Amino acid sequence: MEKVISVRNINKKYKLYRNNKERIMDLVFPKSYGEDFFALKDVNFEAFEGDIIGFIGTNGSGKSTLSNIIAGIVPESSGYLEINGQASLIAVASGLKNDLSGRENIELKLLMLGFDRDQIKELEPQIIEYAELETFIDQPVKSYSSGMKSRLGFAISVNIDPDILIIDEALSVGDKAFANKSLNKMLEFKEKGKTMIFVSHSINQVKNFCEKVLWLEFGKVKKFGSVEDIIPQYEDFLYHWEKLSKSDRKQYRKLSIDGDVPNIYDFIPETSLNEKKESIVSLLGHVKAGESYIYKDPSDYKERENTSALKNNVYYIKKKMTYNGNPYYLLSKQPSYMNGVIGWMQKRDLSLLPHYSIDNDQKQLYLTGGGKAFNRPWGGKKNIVIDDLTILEGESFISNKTEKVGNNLWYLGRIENQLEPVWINHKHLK
Ligand SMILES: Nc1ncnc2c1ncn2[C@@H]1O[C@H](COP(=O)(O)OP(=O)(O)OP(=O)(O)O)[C@@H](O)[C@H]1O
Repeated sequence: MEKVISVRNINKKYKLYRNNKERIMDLVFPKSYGEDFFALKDVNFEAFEGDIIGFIGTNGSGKSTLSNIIAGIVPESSGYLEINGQASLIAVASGLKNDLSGRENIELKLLMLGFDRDQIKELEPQIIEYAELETFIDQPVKSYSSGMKSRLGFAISVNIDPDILIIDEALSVGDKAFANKSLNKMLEFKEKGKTMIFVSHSINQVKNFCEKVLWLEFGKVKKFGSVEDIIPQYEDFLYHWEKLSKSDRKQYRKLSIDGDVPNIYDFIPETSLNEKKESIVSLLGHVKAGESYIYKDPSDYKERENTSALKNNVYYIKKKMTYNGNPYYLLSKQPSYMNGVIGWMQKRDLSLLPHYSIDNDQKQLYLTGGGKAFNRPWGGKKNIVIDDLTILEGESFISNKTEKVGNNLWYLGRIENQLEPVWINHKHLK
C-alpha cells in the first residue's frame, strides 16, 4: 500500500509573551523575549492509503495543530512532512474569510486549490446545494453560526474530492441531520478507500469510525496503533486523569513537557493501584448501544471480546468488581456469579437496574392484551417469547414468582394452554 502521509520529527514552537511589550521587544531583539512553547515535540507517524486514523488526547495535546500542519494551513517549526496527494481540512474555523460571503469563500478556496474557472463553475452549485445555506450563501460568513460555518467548510471539503480528508471536530457542531449527512459522506469516502484523519473528543465516534489511533499527550506521541489496542488504554488513562487533583495534573504536565511521557499510574495512590475489590450485588443489565468489550478479567485488557452478540438481551449480575477504581459487573445467563457466567463489563457500557425477588406465591392474573412475554424479566428483543399478546387478551395467567426490576414488578407464570412459563410486566396484567 502506498504511503500518503509521512510525519518525521515534527516540532511546532510558539512564543508565549506575558504582555504586548514583550511581543514588540521580541521583534526588535529576537530570542531575548518571550518563552518558547512546544505545541508539538518530535512527532512521528505514517499513514497509508485507506487508513482511517483518529487523533485523540486531552485538551491542548496538539491534535488540531498536527492536523493543521498536515493540511498545510500552519507551517511546522522544524521536521519533515511528506504528503502524497491533496489534503483537505474540515474544521469549524478552517480558513474561511469572515468578510467574504459563503459563495465568495467557495470560489476563493477552489482558486487556491488550483481549480480553473470552468471547474469552479461546475463545482460551485454542487457545494452550495450540499451546504444547505439557502439565501445565507450570499451573506458574509461573519453572520454565520458555528454550525453554518462548519456546513460550508464540510461542503467545500467533501465536494472537491480530496485524497486525504482531515476532519477536526466538524461533527460536534451543527444539527443532527447535517451531522448524519456528513457521517454518510465520510462512510462513502471510507468505502472508496480514501485516507482520513478524524480529530474528535468522542471516543465512541473514534471507535466506530477509525481503524487506527494516534494518541497525543502535551504535544508528544504517547501511542500509535490499532483502535482495539489503544482505545481501552486511553479510556483507562482518562478515567484516572479526570480524578487527578489540579496540582497532580500540573505536575504530570510538567513531567510530560520536560522529559518522557509519564505513567498515569504513578499518580494513583498505592492502595488503589491494581487493587481488586469484589462485592455482591443484585442487578439486571443490558449492554448499551455502541462498541464495548467484555473481559475475562478486568486486569487483563487484552483478553476481551466485542459485545455485539450480547446486545438486546438482559443479563443477571450478582457480582461487582472495582479494579483500579473502575467499576465492572459480571454478566451471567443465570441468576448466579458461578453458573452461566459470560464475563466482566465496565459500568458505563451497561444499563443497570436493581433486581429483587418479592415472593414465590401463586397468583391468579389475567392478560390485558398489551405488551410482550419474555424468557427473562426486563427482557430485550432476543428474550421475546411472544411478540404480541393482543389476541390473548383476557386469558388466565397463573404466576408463581414475583420479582422487582427497578420500579416495575415482573411475574413469571403460565398463560393458559402454553407450555413454557414466561415473564410479563405488571403493566400488562390485572
Ligand atoms: N497560535 C498559538 N500560539 C500559542 N499557542 C498555541 C497557538 N495555537 C495553539 N497553541 C497551543 O498549542 C497547544 C496545542 O493546541 P491544539 O489546539 O493543537 O490542541 P488540541 O489537542 O487540538 O486541543 P483541543 O482538544 O482543546 O482542541 C495548546 O497548548 C495551545 O494553547
